Amino acid sequence: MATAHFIHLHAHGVNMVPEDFVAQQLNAVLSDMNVDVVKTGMLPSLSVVKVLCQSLRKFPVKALVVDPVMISTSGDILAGPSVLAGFRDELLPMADIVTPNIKEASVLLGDVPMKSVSDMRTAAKLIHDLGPRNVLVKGGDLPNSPDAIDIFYDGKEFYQLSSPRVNTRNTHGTGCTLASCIAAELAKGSSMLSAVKIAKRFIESALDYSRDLVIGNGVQGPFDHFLALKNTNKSSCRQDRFNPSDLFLYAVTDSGMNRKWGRSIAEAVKAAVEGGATIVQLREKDADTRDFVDAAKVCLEICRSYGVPLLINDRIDVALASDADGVHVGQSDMPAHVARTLLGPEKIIGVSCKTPEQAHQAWIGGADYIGSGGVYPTNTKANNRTIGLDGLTEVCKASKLPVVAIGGIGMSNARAVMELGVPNLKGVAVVSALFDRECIVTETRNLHTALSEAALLIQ
Ligand SMILES: Cc1ncc(COP(=O)(O)OP(=O)(O)O)c(N)n1
Ligand SMILES: Cc1nc(C(=O)O)sc1CCOP(=O)(O)O
Repeated sequence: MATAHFIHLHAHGVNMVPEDFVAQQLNAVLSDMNVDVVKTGMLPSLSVVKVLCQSLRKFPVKALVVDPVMISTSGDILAGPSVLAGFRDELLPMADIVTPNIKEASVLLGDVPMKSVSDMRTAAKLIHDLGPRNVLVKGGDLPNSPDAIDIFYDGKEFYQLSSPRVNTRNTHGTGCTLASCIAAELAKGSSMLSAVKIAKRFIESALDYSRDLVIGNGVQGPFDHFLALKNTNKSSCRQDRFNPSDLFLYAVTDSGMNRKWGRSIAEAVKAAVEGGATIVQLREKDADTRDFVDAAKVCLEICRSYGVPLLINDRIDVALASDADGVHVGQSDMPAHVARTLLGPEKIIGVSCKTPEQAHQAWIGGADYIGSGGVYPTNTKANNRTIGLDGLTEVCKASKLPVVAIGGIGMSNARAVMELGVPNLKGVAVVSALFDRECIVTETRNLHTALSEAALLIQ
């Protein structure tokens, strides 16, 4: 399987070496190292900004994270007017996300006042008009605010992300770390909103963890980035909302099959998670709404006890009513961005995609993963177009989101799917090979073993 990388460009001394040397080094890294994500930090001159943009045009990456380092939290000016022009005219139009603090947002917009959350929203929209796909205006320095409020804008929706303000002097480098964390999460396959939320949560935990550290004599100190290695109190770090590796063995239920074998939905789900399913979807096409909500609540309890996410097929209302972990929607269901608005940033959203264009739209819409198929012909879904291993490969290569393969997959061919080893392919989703069988636990266990063996081969 391809390795995802991100590089962090933070170029204090770069203006002291010749431009063509910087270009040569950058091009070498971008062309040779299979870089998925680039994150920029301090860029000291306009010529470095131009060199970077040229390299990125020559060797495009999946995502560009721009931390427009111009003014530090302590108020120090870190970049001059020519760099500002370079950011505005060249770098921002290429960026997938830009992460200014309120002082940087103000400077980018010609010194507009930034005194309130409403000013931050206006600034996020205006910066979005400069060309980046997403904007995160960081409000850590907003006066008179008890919380650290950031505004995320994706060109359609605003998300107000709040965390408790941590009272500490150890805030040096928080902006830089936040953008790096976003880049790392994107490289791991998260959607943009999910990456931002995970990064913000990391900063909150790291600041809290190192609030009382005393290092150096400056006004500010650094915070401790290694809390994940040192912190043994797991309960103080909340669980990530969605982990792409959950897609490894995705069990999708079918009411007809359960009826045929005389099982309740809950019995089928319990057997699947016992056998090792890593995520479950309730695909109950003919259930009454009330029965569906009741069954979802019972299944949610079972899944939670195994730490496995539970998603609902198509029905946003059922997901909301049962507080399930998310939904899976198809191309003719509720659009992903509407589902996201209805469900909020915490829930998982999967979208069925047969083409790279659909995969791109799913990403823009704020989805977390893509279900792609039919990989093989299936009897479970009528009139389903088969895209084959080639179609799956095409979607996976183009996708910025993790992908799970679906359609006609079972013991006879699951290895072949996993062994494709294409980027972003995280697992297989299965209906009949688990639920149209006598013993769901055994079938799930066997499939899990087969997938694990295949995954070992491609590591
Ligand atoms: C994981 C996963 N991938 C694809 C689908 C298909 O969803 P959809 O296109 O909405 O079709 P129906 O399932 O509604 O028939 C899925 N359910 N799960
Ligand atoms: C629900 C579904 N969606 C598909 C798609 O191609 O998007 S194929 C499919 C049915 C998968 O069932 P089985 O594992 O029994 O083949």
